Amino acid sequence: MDRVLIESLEVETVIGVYDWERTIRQRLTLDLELATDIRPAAADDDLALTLDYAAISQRIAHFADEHAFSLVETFAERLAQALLAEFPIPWLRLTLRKPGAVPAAAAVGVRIERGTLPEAP
Ligand SMILES: Nc1nc2c(c(=O)[nH]1)N=C([C@H](O)[C@@H](O)CO)CN2
Repeated sequence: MDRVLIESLEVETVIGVYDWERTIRQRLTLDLELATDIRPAAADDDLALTLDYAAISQRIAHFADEHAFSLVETFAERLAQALLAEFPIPWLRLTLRKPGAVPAAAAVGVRIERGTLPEAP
């Protein structure tokens, strides 16, 4: 199935298991693949018939603002559930990176897939 993409989206949030991490905001970067059939939107050239990547990006920034989780796992899981509930997304792949968490690594993080990928027509 087709995908709408959001790549290298940067957000700031309170996240981490250590005491010092509860007092600062840290940057997370997100890549998302959002399954959708883009043909209706392309046929009518109509944003209302597809997934609005700008609106979804704004929602993710707001989600980061309003939560303060310990684990990147919790952030990813809860965000995925929110997006599936609030937008007509049947399936998504979410990669969440926490740059700088492990100095010897470019980034650490998680990748999850949630929802049901529809059969190709
Ligand atoms: N699997 C995980 N491991 C670790 C996490 C995490 O969220 N998931 N978090 C930390 C600390 O918060 C770390 O990022 C601080 O440098 C350690 N391991």
